[in-house]
Amino acid sequence: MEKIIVRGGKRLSGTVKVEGAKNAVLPVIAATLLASEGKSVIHDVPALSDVYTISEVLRCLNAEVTIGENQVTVDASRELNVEAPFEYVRKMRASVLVMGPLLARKGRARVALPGGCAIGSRPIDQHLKGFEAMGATVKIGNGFIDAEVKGKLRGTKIYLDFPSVGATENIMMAAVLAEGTTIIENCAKEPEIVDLANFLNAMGAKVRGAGTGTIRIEGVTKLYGAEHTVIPDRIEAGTFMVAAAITGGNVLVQGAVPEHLTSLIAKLEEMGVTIIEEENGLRVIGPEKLKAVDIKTMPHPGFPTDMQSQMMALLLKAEGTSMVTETVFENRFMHVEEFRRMNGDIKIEGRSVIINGPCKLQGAEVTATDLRAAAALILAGLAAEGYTRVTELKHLDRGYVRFHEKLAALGADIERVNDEAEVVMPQVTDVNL
Ligand SMILES: CC(=O)N[C@H]1[C@@H](OP(=O)(O)OP(=O)(O)OC[C@H]2O[C@@H](n3ccc(=O)[nH]c3=O)[C@H](O)[C@@H]2O)O[C@H](CO)[C@@H](O)[C@@H]1O
Ligand SMILES: C=C(OP(=O)(O)O)C(=O)O
Repeated sequence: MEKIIVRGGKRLSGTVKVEGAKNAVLPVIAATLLASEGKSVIHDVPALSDVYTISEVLRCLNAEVTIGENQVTVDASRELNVEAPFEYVRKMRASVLVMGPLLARKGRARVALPGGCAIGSRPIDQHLKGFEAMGATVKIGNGFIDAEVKGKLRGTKIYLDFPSVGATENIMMAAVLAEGTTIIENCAKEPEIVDLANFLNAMGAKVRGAGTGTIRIEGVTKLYGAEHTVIPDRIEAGTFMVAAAITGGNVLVQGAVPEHLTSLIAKLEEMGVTIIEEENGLRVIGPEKLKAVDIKTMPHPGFPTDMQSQMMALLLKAEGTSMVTETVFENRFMHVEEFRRMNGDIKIEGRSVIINGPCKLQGAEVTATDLRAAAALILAGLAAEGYTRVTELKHLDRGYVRFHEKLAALGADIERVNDEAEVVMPQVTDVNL
């Protein structure tokens, strides 16, 4: 079994470069299906397992996908298939993002039902409500969602009950080739939505208002392959910002975009972390003592749920009582039990978690329950006494490129091993964190 072994106690310093954003590149690759002519070339593509999964989905749909170094080229000009099997959807929920493009281009999409996952039930009713409002008939049966439209989708007004990122993206992609104008109200405002809109517009679409609560899309008759560079990953950037803070380090996070990180920057500053905007990124300097704060996850520009577990690791080291409330996903606290195994004084109360810090974290064998939990446990390991071993690295590989190597380059005592290769470790060593 593969695991990451981290020995806490090192202050991180140096520069780390942020990759292209996973949550931007997945919808952008799905959107390449909309081009019936020309190739799309996507730059700054991170080498993540999710990128390989979405590429496999596209190949299944008969698109030609070439993966190069940080670059993906897609030719979707051939006749497309319409079915995305469970094999891929199970691995990665973002596979449902091919529905909008397929409905727009082929008038039909058949996608396996995603099912539940470690952070909550994650229904897609808002995506389907949007497609139906545009004239599609949606049927669910035998583990599949079948959506079909006679003729073309028709533009209309769609109000989302919740500003869902995926629903906004899927409906946007369906609407770009629809007849007439589509207006999505109460839509998501995440930077990844703006990135997708920019790519769609480069393909010849007419999307306005991305980044605000209302998006307006005028349908066009045809889209063309285009070139696009994805935005930097704000969650990876945020994870390294926490790594600097939790070790009392001094790290330049190169490529971090301050405007994408306002809520995280505000909370870190409230905790006593120094953050300096430099020309090509953010310098993060951890204080001697961290202060407790309360956090509530919200849709953008609120505090991102994808930074909740990493921030929880940091709050374990802060002086005082902190409360973290999760409002986006109903079950995103699986990492709490793992933190307790590391001697965290932390408990769940309904949709909130109460942390009494500072905790004297101890290294332990812990299991990553989802992608961000994996990163959070490694972060906690950086500040724990002795050795922390983190297993289930398939989650980490979905969203972080060479995470342990990047941390090691900043001075962390960390390695990734196979059980067979693991050397015998001394039990506990003294550290001063
Ligand atoms: C690939 C990608 O970009 N993933 C991100 C995306 O996921 P994703 O697009 O799945 O997240 P959503 O914004 O859609 O989900 C937010 C909430 O809305 C609910 N919901 C969503 C759709 C729907 O039709 N019905 C419904 O009830 C979900 O169950 C969840 O409770 O945004 C999340 C929220 O910022 C992030 O954590 C994920 O990292
Ligand atoms: C929850 C996440 O991703 P996904 O929606 O792909 O599961 C994430 O990036 O933290």
